[in-house]
Amino acid sequence: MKLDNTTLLKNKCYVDGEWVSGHEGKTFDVTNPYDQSKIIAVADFDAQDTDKAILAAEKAQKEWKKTTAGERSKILRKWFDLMIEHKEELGKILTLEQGKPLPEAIGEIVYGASFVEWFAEEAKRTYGDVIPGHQADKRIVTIKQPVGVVVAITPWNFPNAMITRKVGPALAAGCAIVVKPAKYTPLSALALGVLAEQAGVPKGVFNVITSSRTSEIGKALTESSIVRKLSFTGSTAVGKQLIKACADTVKKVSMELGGNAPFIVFEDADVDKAVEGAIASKYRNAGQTCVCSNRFFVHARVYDEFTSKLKIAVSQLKVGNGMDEGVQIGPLIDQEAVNFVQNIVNDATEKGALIDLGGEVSKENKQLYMPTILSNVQKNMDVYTEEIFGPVIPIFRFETEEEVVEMANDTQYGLAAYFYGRDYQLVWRVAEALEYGMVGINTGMISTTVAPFGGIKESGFGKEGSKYGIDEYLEMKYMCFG
Ligand SMILES: NC(=O)C1=CN([C@@H]2O[C@H](COP(=O)(O)OP(=O)(O)OC[C@H]3O[C@@H](n4cnc5c(N)ncnc54)[C@H](OP(=O)(O)O)[C@@H]3O)[C@@H](O)[C@H]2O)C=CC1
Ligand SMILES: O=C(O)CCCC(=O)O
Repeated sequence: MKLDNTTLLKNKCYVDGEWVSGHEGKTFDVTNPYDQSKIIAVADFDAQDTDKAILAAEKAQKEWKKTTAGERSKILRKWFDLMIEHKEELGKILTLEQGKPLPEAIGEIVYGASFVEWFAEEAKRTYGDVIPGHQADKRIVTIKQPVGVVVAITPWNFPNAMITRKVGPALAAGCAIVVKPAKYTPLSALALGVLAEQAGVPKGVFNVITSSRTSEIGKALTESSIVRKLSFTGSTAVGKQLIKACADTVKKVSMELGGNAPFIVFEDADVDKAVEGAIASKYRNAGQTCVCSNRFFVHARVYDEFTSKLKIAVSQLKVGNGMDEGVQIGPLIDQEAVNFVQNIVNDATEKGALIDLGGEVSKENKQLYMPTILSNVQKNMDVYTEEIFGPVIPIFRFETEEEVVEMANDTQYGLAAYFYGRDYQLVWRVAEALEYGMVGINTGMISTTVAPFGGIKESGFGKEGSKYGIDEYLEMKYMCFG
């Protein structure tokens, strides 16, 4: 599948308002995960090129922070309009490099753009306080100021939205930013650069650097004393390394890391709705999201009804090339991801789990993993502890509320959790008892611009979206007037 003539497909980095190659002129290939065909080769930056991008951001930030919130808001609003105007083209680029079905990719563009629109408004509401003084001759005032130069390191599973929900609030707050997208999906990030330019984002305020030299770039970004803030979305393992790397320069840090979401179906749940929610929360992006349900706990009384209805629904999902009409589940990102999912399934079956559906790679394409349901699943299996990041539903049977809450919380992660039930006292008890940053109650879809997205425990810290998201890019200053 080829892209139509589009001005949004770029192969150079966007630095200081210019499209540039690295000083060595090296490139790396971006490929389609469905068939490994090459889409284009993009610039392969090194540390020296990265330092230039940081300096450009530093220079630009000095002027950007002086603009009024209204001025920044107008530019962001223009950027949002352009994203929506180009959502089909942006969606195609996203599907080609990432694999998710085209309607889902276009949905991501709309979701991603919504952060830019939201923070265009929030820019105007970064209020401070006037605090009654502690002495008769003192007056106390707080103001909020941009944190400075920001770096965003983003993953391949949401090549657009994970960028916009960092860049939107950063720019709104008056910060300049350097974005380092995942090496698998740099094209969606570069396309945002084209539209930023058209929207009038000043040179150097938004920079995109692409590279296959991950740790070299990571080092340059985290060691720089110019960079005052790092916002990261990705795995917990890498997040921990980045937190350590930012310690020497004491950067402000936000971490949106892995999850191990429980999905609980209580005995009084609306089972049809729970099946619908299970599909929505599990199969978005073929199971490759950090908020995807990972472990399914079903009360013994509704176990048979839930599993049989779920099996019918899952067996109807269409797997294939994300560019083809009607496809609901695209390829996994790479061969390693397919092997990882297969190993998790093998571990479960070797320990006694039963495959109710799927459990194998598609016969047509080695990147497609068939939607899978595992039953008779136990706590000693990897599916209980590991973030699967693939289309596998492992189902545990439970008897009591106490037992299921304990199992749900029995993980180092604390990002998203879901449950279905009707008794309002149980609903409140369980919602409060779950040790997670986000809880979906009788819904499998919790992601929205207006709510604070973020985890606790080893799923990270900091909130994205909502009225709180902009605070991650602001410092509060207290002024005491004598
Ligand atoms: N919470 C979430 O949203 C996500 C969780 N994951 C989890 O992580 C697993 C692995 O996925 P993966 O994409 O490799 O996630 P990573 O955490 O490895 O990658 C996320 C981003 O961090 C970058 N990165 C990786 N290592 C370093 C480093 N040492 N210094 C600086 N930047 C670095 C990557 O760059 P590059 O692309 O160049 O490697 C990418 O831009 C998944 O299977 C899943 O379990 C993955 C993605 C998102
Ligand atoms: O997987 C992620 O990286 C975040 C999920 C995207 C969202 O729901 O906002």
